Amino acid sequence: MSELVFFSGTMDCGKSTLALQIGHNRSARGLQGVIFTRDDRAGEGKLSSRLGLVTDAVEATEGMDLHGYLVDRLSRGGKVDYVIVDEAQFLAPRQIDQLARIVDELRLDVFAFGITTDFRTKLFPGSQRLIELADRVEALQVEALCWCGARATHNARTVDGEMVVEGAQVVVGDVNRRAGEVGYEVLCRRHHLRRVTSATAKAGVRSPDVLPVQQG
Ligand SMILES: Nc1ncnc2c1ncn2[C@@H]1O[C@H](COP(=O)(O)OP(=O)(O)O)[C@@H](O)[C@H]1O
Ligand SMILES: Cc1cn([C@H]2C[C@H](O)[C@@H](COP(=O)(O)O)O2)c(=O)[nH]c1=O
Repeated sequence: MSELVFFSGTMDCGKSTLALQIGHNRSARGLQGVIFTRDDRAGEGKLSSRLGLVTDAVEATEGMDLHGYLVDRLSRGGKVDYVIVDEAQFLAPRQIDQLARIVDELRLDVFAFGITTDFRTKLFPGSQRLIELADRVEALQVEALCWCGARATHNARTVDGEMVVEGAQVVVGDVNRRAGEVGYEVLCRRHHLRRVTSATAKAGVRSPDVLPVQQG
């Protein structure tokens, strides 16, 4: 039975590495996959891991019909045994519905990888739809850690090491950014809600503020 599986976690917890491993193990047995990604840090049409591995992928652009792409490829005689989707949080909800149709109608396994929540702890629309539709949601075994040693569960956006809570939902970036650059840091919920990053903890700054809560 084919499945739609959502491997979710914080940034930097090994999602892309696992995506590459799943692809490698299947291709080592002669299976052929289609790898979709969107806005990978390594550039268009790439799936990259911080361990240094990178592979070519199909850029899932805004508005692209992922189910239609597969149908087209199969009808031209292409062999497709499974589908991998990295940075799945960036996909539109209707593209997640297309992934479900790939599983149900084309009977292919779809392995989707992505972060669940943004820097304000809000669900990405693509991740929300994945949680709604996936056969399974899997947390990665290797946990990322907050600076305090607790399991990191949330992603903070930082500028000069300080957490920011205003801005666009999507800003492609990485952890460990240089001064002046927008970066990210994974934190436990306690420190995310209190806005205590590793830099502000070191500086002894404690903010009692919590994230702004929007009503309605
Ligand atoms: N130099 C290193 N040695 C060992 N592991 C590393 C190294 N650099 C990164 N990693 C591992 O890679 C993980 C990040 O992998 P990646 O697949 O890029 O994450 P994600 O896609 O979840 O953001 C880190 O959590 C860490 O476990
Ligand atoms: C929290 C958060 C992250 N992003 C971006 C930053 C990265 O480009 C990706 C996550 O990639 P990773 O392989 O999981 O590290 O998402 C964003 O655009 N908005 C956010 O709020």
